[in-house]
Amino acid sequence: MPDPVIALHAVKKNYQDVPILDIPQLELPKGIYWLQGENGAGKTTCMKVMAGLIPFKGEILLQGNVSSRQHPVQFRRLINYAEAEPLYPSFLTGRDLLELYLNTKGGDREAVRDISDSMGVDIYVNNPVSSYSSGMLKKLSLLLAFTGNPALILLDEPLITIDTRALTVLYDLIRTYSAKGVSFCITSHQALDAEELTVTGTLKVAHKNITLS
Ligand SMILES: Nc1ncnc2c1ncn2[C@@H]1O[C@H](COP(=O)(O)OP(=O)(O)OP(=O)(O)O)[C@@H](O)[C@H]1O
Repeated sequence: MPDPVIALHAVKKNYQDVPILDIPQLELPKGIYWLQGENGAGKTTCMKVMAGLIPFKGEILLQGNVSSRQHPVQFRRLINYAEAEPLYPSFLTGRDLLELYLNTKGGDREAVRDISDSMGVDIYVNNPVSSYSSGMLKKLSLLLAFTGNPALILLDEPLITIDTRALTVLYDLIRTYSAKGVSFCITSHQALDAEELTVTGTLKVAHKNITLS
């Protein structure tokens, strides 16, 4: 059996002394997963933990052998995360951020330019992010999530605030990248469009744990 794209072992996350996540074991084969749960269940926390952005107990392995503990740089190169409500330093332009991501994560510049064009980010990418609307910020964050050569892309509420053109582009991108072997974990309180996307499985966050069905 191929290695899971991500495997969580004895992962625990507290905020101060309040336990939020306690996941003994979770292994996900390659695929597209819809991460569900009530408000406050821990979906965003789980994504931040998976992305290695906040401290946690336990260990996460990507592609079988890239450890969150032992290979943090390689680990972060393999996983991209787009926040539900992205915030960036206001003095930076979208171009500054894009260059930063391309320089640190590498990957195909041409492909990123194409995504920028098709999403309509290219029109405002040279302006400071302080001038962006919430939808413009969201589209930039989604574009950044497709930079580099990730094995797993985490999209936190990607469907909110973006226009229908960007939504169509996003579904298309997820299908295309998935066909190339990239896995996705997507939170959304609204149903993912079954005609646009076939999900591999549903992940439910409840009682601090995550179950796959
Ligand atoms: N920085 C923080 N400090 C303390 N508690 C936090 C922090 N961030 C989140 N929490 C708490 O952790 C729990 C999980 O929050 P999280 O944002 O992960 O939930 P969620 O499932 O993404 O919710 P929603 O669907 O509302 O976005 C909540 O009880 C929240 O109050």
